[in-house]
Amino acid sequence: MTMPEPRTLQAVNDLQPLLQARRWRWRATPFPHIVAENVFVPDVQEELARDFRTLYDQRTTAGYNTQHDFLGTSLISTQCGSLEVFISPAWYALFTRLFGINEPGFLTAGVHRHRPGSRNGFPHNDIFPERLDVGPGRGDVLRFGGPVAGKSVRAVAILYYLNNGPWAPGDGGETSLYWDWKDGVDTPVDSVPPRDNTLFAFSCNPHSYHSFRTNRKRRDSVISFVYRGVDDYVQLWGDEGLRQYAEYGRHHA
Ligand SMILES: O=C(O)CCC(=O)C(=O)O
Ligand SMILES: [Fe+2]
Repeated sequence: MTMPEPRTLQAVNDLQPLLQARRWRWRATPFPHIVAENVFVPDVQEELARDFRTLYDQRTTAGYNTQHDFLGTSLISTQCGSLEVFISPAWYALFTRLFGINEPGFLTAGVHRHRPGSRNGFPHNDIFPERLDVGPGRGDVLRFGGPVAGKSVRAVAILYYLNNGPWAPGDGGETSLYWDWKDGVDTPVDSVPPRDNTLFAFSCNPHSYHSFRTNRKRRDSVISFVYRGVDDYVQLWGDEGLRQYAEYGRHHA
């Protein structure tokens, strides 16, 4: 596989020259989250979309995820062109500061393609324990700070929508937000349309219920996750989210 050399994003130490709009909206309902439009400057936006397409054109390993009905693969450092920004220390620093997450922790990212007619997801909160590791030769998990004892959970989820072209109501592919996991997927509290160069980020906690919505047009996104150790999570949130996962087993996504 030959990825183009990143032109704009040589090594991402500083996000400032890459970002366009500086007004990111905080919303409190139904759980704290950020929606930002026009996130990257136009050159970078184009480069990200081009390198996203290259991954799908060239990579035969973009696997089908049966549970969530998308084609996807993990981003691997130095093998994803400009998409490296989503697994950069600067990206980790931005979102850990915004959401007040402590080290040690991890960062991972992946590309998702929902083909037209992909089915609805289901409300889930992204809390489930995983064992993450940074073995030799692995470029898909970045660790910050010392080792994490035991398992980790997602601390921040960041969705960035790209390569979709114009979006209009009815096209679907939104990420919807809910009060509760029992809410019907078609009756959300709010929805984020997958407009190109838009970002949706939230800290993961027992209440961060969200779901992919069925789409009529292809919907492409890059998703990145900041992780924290389970102990750090439990100090803040108690074991509620973990219990929900254990009891209902449907919070994994
Ligand atoms: O793609 C989306 O809109 C949501 C994805 C999601 O919830 C996940 O991957 O955990
Ligand atoms: Fe999720």
